[in-house]
This record gives sequence, structure tokens and C-alpha cells, in this order.
Amino acid sequence: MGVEFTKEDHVAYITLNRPDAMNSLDPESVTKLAEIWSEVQNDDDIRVSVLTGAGEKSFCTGTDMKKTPPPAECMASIWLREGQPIVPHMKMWKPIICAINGYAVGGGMEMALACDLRIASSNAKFGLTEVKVASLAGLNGTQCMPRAIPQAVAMKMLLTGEMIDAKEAHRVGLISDVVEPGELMDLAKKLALRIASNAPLSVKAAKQAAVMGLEMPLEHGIAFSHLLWGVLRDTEDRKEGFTAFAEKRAPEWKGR
Ligand SMILES: CC(C)(COP(=O)(O)OP(=O)(O)OC[C@H]1O[C@@H](n2cnc3c(N)ncnc32)[C@H](O)[C@@H]1OP(=O)(O)O)[C@@H](O)C(=O)NCCC(=O)NCCSC(=O)/C(=C/c1ccccc1)CC(=O)O
Repeated sequence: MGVEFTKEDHVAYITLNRPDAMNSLDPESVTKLAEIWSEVQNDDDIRVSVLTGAGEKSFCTGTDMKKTPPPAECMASIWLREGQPIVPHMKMWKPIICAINGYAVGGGMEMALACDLRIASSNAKFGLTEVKVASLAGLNGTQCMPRAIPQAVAMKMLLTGEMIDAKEAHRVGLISDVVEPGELMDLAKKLALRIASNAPLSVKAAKQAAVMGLEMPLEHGIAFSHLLWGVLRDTEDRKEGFTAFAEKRAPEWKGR
């Protein structure tokens, strides 16, 4: 199967599973991913996701350039009907952790950029290589890379199409952690469980405030986050969080 999906302890695990093709995205995988992200978004039992690739060589190398047929429809009709593929489906306030287990290239790099946390194995490599195949990092790469890392490094990546290794990616802040390949999923799970143990509405609000706030002047961002705090103030979970603290017990979240 092109994409595997399991869930456990409020965590969704999504694995791109075409290691022989470097987990590149063939049309079936793109469709499957869209279905999975929709399920993640609508399933209240899921609080956080881990996106990774099968094997130890590649997270994802973007579009499967051998299996993707020429478009059947012009871009305008697709765009005006449903927007871009892949990344909009990842637009949700539940956090997504990307566990980058090898190459994160082209659309694979762009999916990683659409995630909230990026962790990688020491053999990972990162690149927006689309210019090498006469295309463009048109999902989000041209916009998100310069926002994620220093502009000079982002421009070098975008214009040369060259890759950087995990050490450099860590140095420039593209990823938060680098571990040995065998330790990657343990770290992803640990982080996911840590997030899932927090109050689900608070986690979503923190992401919303941070992501939307990035596009606002500071004062507006602070006002917006204060409003979000107000939205959370009267939730059952906030009462439960304070009570559990006072009673020295673990809280039981209801997500309301
Ligand atoms: C990543 C590599 C440098 C690895 O090289 P290596 O030598 O280690 O391994 P290979 O022998 O090259 O790969 C093994 C096997 O996998 C096949 N493979 C790898 N990547 C792809 C791919 N993207 N599509 C199809 N097949 C792939 C490879 O052919 C081998 O198969 P075999 O010969 O054994 O049958 C190297 O693999 C590499 O450079 N890969 C290509 C990376 C790349 O250029 N990615 C960009 C693709 S374009 C894209 O992602 C776009 C995204 C997008 C943008 C906007 C909107 C939608 C999508 C642009 C677009 O679609 O236009």
C-alpha cells in the first residue's frame, strides 16, 4: 500500500510506503493522503500526527515523476474548485510531526515544511530540487522555506536546487532534532505522546495562535492570542487542569 495509516493513544501514524521509489508520491498516494488528512482532522480521538516514510533511505522525494500522468484538466479549473493538492489537507490545528527518515526532496520537502515539528535521522537530506527538473516548489516551498530558515540559506537551496544534510539542516533550524536512524520513530512517538497528553483544545489554540500570528503585526498577534486564551478560559478542560493540579493527579481531558 502506498500510504499506511494507524492510530494509537490519540496519535495518528502516517507512513509513506513506497521505499523502492523513495516514497515519492504517485497519484494513488496523493489521493490516499488527502483521505487520511481528512480523517485525522475529523476524528476527535486523534490529537497529533506523525508523518514519516518507510525504510531508512528516504522520507519522500516529491512527485513520482514516472507515474504521474500529464494533467487531464487545466490548472485553473482545479485551482478554482479545490485549491492545491496535499498541503491544504494538512491545514489543521492539530499538530503534525514530520519524522524525516532520509531524503526530503521536492514535494517531500514541502510536505515537511507544512508540518509543525521536523525531526530527522542523521542520514537525512533536504532539498527543493524542482528547478533541476524544470518545475517549481509550488506547494509552499518558495514561501515557507524563507520563513523557516535564514533567507540566504533558503535562497541558495531554492535557486541551486542543491541539498543540505541533517547537520546543516539542524544548524540553520530547519529541523529541531537529529538522531540515529533507529531512534527516529522512538523520538517521534515520545514527542507525539507528550503533545497528546496536553489539553487538546489548548494545543490546537497554541498552534493557531503561533501560525496565524506569524502573519500578523506583533500587537495584533498578541491581541488574537489573548482572545484565544479567553475562548479557552471557560472550557471544562481548563477547570479540570486546575483541579487536577490542586489534587495532585493526572488530568482527564474531554476536549471541551
Ligand atoms: C533522491 C535522489 C537524489 C536519490 O538518489 P539515489 O541514487 O540514492 O536513488 P535513485 O536510484 O535515484 O532512486 C531509487 C529509485 O527511486 C526512484 N525515484 C526516486 N525519486 C523519484 C521520484 N520523485 N519520482 C519517481 N521515481 C523516483 C528512482 O527513479 C529509482 O528507481 P529505479 O531506477 O530503481 O526504478 C534521487 O532519487 C532523486 O534526485 N530523485 C528525484 C527528486 C526530485 O527531483 N524531486 C522533485 C520532484 S518534482 C516535485 O516534487 C514537485 C512537487 C509539486 C510542486 C507543486 C505542486 C505539486 C507538486 C514538482 C512537480 O510535480 O512539478
